[in-house]
Amino acid sequence: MEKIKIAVAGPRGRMGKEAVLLVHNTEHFELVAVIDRKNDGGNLQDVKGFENIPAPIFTDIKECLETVQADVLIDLTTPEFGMLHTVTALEHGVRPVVGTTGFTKEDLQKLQEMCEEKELGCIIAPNFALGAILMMKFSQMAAKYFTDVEIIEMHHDQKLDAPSGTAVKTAQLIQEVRESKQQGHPDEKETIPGARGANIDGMRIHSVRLPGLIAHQQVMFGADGQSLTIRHDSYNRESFMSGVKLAVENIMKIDMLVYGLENIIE
Ligand SMILES: NC(=O)C1=CN([C@@H]2O[C@H](COP(=O)(O)OP(=O)(O)OC[C@H]3O[C@@H](n4cnc5c(N)ncnc54)[C@H](OP(=O)(O)O)[C@@H]3O)[C@@H](O)[C@H]2O)C=CC1
Ligand SMILES: O=C(O)C1=N[C@H](C(=O)O)C[C@H](O)C1
Repeated sequence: MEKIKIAVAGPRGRMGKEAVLLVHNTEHFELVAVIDRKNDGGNLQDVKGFENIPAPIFTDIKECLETVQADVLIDLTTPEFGMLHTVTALEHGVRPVVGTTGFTKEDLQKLQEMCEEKELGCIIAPNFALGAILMMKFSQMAAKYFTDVEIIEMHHDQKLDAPSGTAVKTAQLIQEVRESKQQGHPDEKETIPGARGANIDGMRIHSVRLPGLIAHQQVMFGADGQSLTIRHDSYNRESFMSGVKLAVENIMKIDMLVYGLENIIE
């Protein structure tokens, strides 16, 4: 089997580090470059923690993709650079697998148009953990029957975006089946702004940030005399890697934008 040539953006990050290890340790994957805003022109094997993993380091994505031949770009950075990296990859015929969260509706629209025009696959996965995909799917199933729902996402305190990409995606999946409604009392007032959380179509999202947490979400449904809670916990970042592997393997077979791994998991 021919190896899939992969560039990883954000290799020193919490997720990027795991992704570099995944690529390095997977027989049919080959790490051809990393995109890092430090160590430009150097080699990854000279960076602490990556001693036996050779790969040229580039700061500029364009220079990277014009110098090395890559099939796939894995991006785990920030929304601003993630979008730049994704657009540049598509422009260079490289398929992006994006775990970076915080992309806007307009970003997704632009990427969808680019994928159609270039007939190239791009996967944007707000969550790569299989259990989180199931949590979202089960929540969508439950929302058909329970229209009152609040999403509580809980993450480590170094997370930059709120609400999490997973919470937004969960709300969007629920929105597809839930009868639109404004929840809570029609006259409710926040005496402290933000007390009721973010509002998507009347559903509320609450974001908790605490040291010690990794990535957790519970979706709470309420009805007369009963409640249903669907919860997922990631206790480490390895939990995301089987999803990253699946996305890289699948992206070679698709020619459009896929937003959410639930679209490629049977
Ligand atoms: N889809 C999923 O399943 C998951 C998604 N995520 C998402 O992945 C993203 C990264 O998360 P996490 O690893 O925790 O974050 P980190 O802050 O640990 O890592 C982000 C990395 O991106 C680097 N970076 C920032 N700007 C650039 C740039 N211009 N070029 C190259 N690298 C850059 C940072 O460099 P520096 O160190 O210099 O700041 C840092 O190393 C977030 O958006 C997060 O929400 C996280 C977990 C799971
Ligand atoms: O930043 C994180 O850590 C995570 N980000 C993703 C998100 O925003 O949903 C996925 C997971 O929750 C971990």
